[in-house]
Amino acid sequence: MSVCDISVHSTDRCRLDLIIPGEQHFYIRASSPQERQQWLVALGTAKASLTTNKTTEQAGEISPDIVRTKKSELRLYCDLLMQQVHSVKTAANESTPPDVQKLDDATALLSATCDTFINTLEDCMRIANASIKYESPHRNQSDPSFPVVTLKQPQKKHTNRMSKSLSLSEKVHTFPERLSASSRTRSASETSFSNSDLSETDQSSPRSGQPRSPSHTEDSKSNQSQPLTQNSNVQNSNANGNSLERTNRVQIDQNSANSDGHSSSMKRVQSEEEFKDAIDDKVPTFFSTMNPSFMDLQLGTDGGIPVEMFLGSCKSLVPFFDKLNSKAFAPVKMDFQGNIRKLHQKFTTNPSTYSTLQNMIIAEMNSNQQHLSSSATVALLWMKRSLEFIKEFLAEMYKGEQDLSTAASNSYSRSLKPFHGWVVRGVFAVAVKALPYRNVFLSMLGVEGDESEGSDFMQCLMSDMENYITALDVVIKILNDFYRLHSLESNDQI
Ligand SMILES: CCCCCCCCCCCCC/C=C/[C@@H](O)[C@H](CO[C@@H]1O[C@H](CO)[C@@H](O)[C@H](O)[C@H]1O)NC(=O)CCCCCCCCCCCCCCCCC
Repeated sequence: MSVCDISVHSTDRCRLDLIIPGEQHFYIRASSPQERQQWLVALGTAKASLTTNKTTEQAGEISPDIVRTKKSELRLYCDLLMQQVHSVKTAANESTPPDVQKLDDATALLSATCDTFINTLEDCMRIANASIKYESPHRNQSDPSFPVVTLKQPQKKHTNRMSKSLSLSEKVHTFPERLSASSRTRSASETSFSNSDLSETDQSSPRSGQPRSPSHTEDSKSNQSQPLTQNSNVQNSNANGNSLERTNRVQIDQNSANSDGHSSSMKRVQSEEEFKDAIDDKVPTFFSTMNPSFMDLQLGTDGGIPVEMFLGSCKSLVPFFDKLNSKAFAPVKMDFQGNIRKLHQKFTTNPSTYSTLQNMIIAEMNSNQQHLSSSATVALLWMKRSLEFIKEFLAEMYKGEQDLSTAASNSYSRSLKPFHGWVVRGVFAVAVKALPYRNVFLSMLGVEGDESEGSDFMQCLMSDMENYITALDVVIKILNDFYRLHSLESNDQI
């Protein structure tokens, strides 16, 4: 089994071939495409378990057979995916309106095939990790446990979060560059933080000259003692292809270079075990310890967003409002929490029917309540806009905007401002003045009792922030598409 290739027939959706190169060729025909799919997943899993055992047993001695087998499996699932996509396109185009039953049949297997493809990819990552050395201690490798590919790295110190299937940002937007970004070796030259994130100058004094509340007079002394040594620009893109250009000035500590000439932050790792130890050095951040987080959100097969996970992920943001600890944010926090409460109250009236946000809104549309200011539809509209603001603000921080009022104004213009009258815009102006300096703000994204400054923290923070932005972006795009599809958007100003 471990040496045979599995191939799907190019036109016969019930046929699969088992080929032992140079020896035997089995032609197998299932009774239906679904049954063939089940055979493919079962055979693929059987091969994977054989390969995985071998890989585990012989870490560092990966035989060419295993690599060849994995490649053929990847090719198999790619072919299968292409076939299924073709079936969906055919079903969608062959009649107007499309035959829903044919579309359901054609799409029913997509999710299982994607999962199996990702599992195989995960095996390839495991094989690659077991056989290659890497240079940087902060490689963003996806979770090594089978079968989940998550964007969140296991927090051995705090939680070993395992989502049960592909987390949202892989299932809906698993782009090769996204996976490579999350599993790419993040070398020091790609570290996305600027020198002022690590600078020694004390910026805790009021930015706008106004007195700061005690929470803002954090010691911004970083523990970095070395001068800055290099600038570099790195072009990066998140899941939706938006390019996030970041200005990077990287702190490389020349004095702590180890024997092979690599600085301590460029330690060479000899084996997968050492890599796992390196994960232990992962510094927890606000994003990696949110529970739940949008990064754990799992879409339904119809793209439905589960209500409780969504509201839980929104609620996980609220403690950060408290960290900002200024009366200026009180109306913001109240409004944000008010919408969480409204949506939850609606959900509790019929949890089984309102399993997804979309179901809840469609039910309101059916009873013609969607335009009421007290409706779940309006509450979700404003929640979506608020999340858009947060996502845009974080993207500004991620790309290196040094001035938080600039970051806030840019993100406000792209999200909430079009729907605010002058009074509410005044509330925004007051809130912006209460913002701390960048390095203080970034330190607030640390976890109590753990590092919240220095290059290790910043590297982990930027990586977690990137993953969070990507996952949040997916949710916002789904909601925007849904509101546009059902003409639920409104340009009214409050
Ligand atoms: C970077 C910090 C900048 C802070 C400024 C944020 C933007 C504030 C904008 C001013 C909001 C004023 C308060 C609320 C106004 C409401 O009138 C308005 C409309 O409310 C809706 O009215 C409906 C009836 O018409 C009603 O049905 C509905 O329920 C109700 O919501 N609401 C809004 O405009 C939404 C404002 C919420 C904005 C939330 C932004 C959260 C900013 C948090 C700080 C930044 C954190 C980023 C980092 C996070 C890291 C994990």
